[in-house]
Amino acid sequence: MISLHGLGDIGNTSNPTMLHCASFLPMFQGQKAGQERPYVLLILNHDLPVLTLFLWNKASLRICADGGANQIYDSLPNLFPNENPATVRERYKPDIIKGDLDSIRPEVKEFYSALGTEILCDADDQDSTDFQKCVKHVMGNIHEVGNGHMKLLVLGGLSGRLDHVFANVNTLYLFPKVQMVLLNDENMAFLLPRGYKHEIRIDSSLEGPHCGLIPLGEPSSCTTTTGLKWNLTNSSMKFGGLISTSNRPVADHITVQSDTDLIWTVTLHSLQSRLKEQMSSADWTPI
Ligand SMILES: Nc1ncnc2c1ncn2[C@@H]1O[C@H](COP(=O)(O)OP(=O)(O)OP(=O)(O)O)[C@@H](O)[C@H]1O
Ligand SMILES: Cc1ncc(C[n+]2csc(CCO)c2C)c(N)n1
Repeated sequence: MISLHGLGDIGNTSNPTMLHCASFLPMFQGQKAGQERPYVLLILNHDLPVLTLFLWNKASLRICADGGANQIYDSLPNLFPNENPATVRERYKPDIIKGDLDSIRPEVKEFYSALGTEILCDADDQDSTDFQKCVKHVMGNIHEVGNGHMKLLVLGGLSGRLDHVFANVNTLYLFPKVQMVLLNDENMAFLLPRGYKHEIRIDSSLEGPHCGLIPLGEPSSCTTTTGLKWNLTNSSMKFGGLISTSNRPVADHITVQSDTDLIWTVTLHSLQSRLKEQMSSADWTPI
């Protein structure tokens, strides 16, 4: 998802255009080889997507939120049943593990610590989640993430415990300047901050058929879209009224303009099966 701020005015609004494009996805069409942008990977503690393997190599930094380290420790060897688990774990060593460290198992902590992973404990703050602590850390250390020029791809936060899922989506609102994408093998979600005209590129070979535009933080009194099966025209949306779910992209780019922050979500179709197919092909080499 390339997001470029301040590209100038489009149409009848003075808002700058923010471009979103999921070029980090493997097999994304429309991106020339070698033009992929760098990103940071943040691994949460739920249901590691197969996609992780395909995003790992190109990440500038890999950080696990506390128990996210258990996820990679436990799940990655299962994806390589013919290999020694320790060899797989050594190949996918996180750079940092951060959080209150009440979820990471002792043997996981010892394993990655021995490999040189930086383990950062912040147990004093009981008002923010380990995910938020990791975002703050990355923003403070990687300037491009803090200023929105490098994406932060977050794996495993879209399903599982509902209180965590709400906290995970709230984290998008807490850091509106960070280009953060919540991802698993089935869905992608990100914030469309107010004050921009949003242009969302759709690669229909990977994205769709379903999408949603959700006024989660506050009601919208004026949202206008193009490129959707059910477009909004200066429409109101609120919880307790209309929200746009079970919508469908019908063009290769969608535009969204709104008076409030909105969550954009789109399904990813057949990604997991296609990635697993790729892994079983003769010329696929582990990263
Ligand atoms: N069951 C789950 N469903 C969805 N997301 C989860 C789940 N468990 C953990 N997470 C995400 O992974 C992060 C790290 O998980 P971990 O298990 O270390 O946290 P926790 O101790 O349950 O909660 P906290 O982050 O609030 O300390 C959480 O901050 C949260 O974003
Ligand atoms: C009003 C309110 N509700 C819940 C929590 C609990 N909580 C939220 S984030 C977090 C950190 C977990 O590592 C904890 C314990 C709180 N502090 N304040």
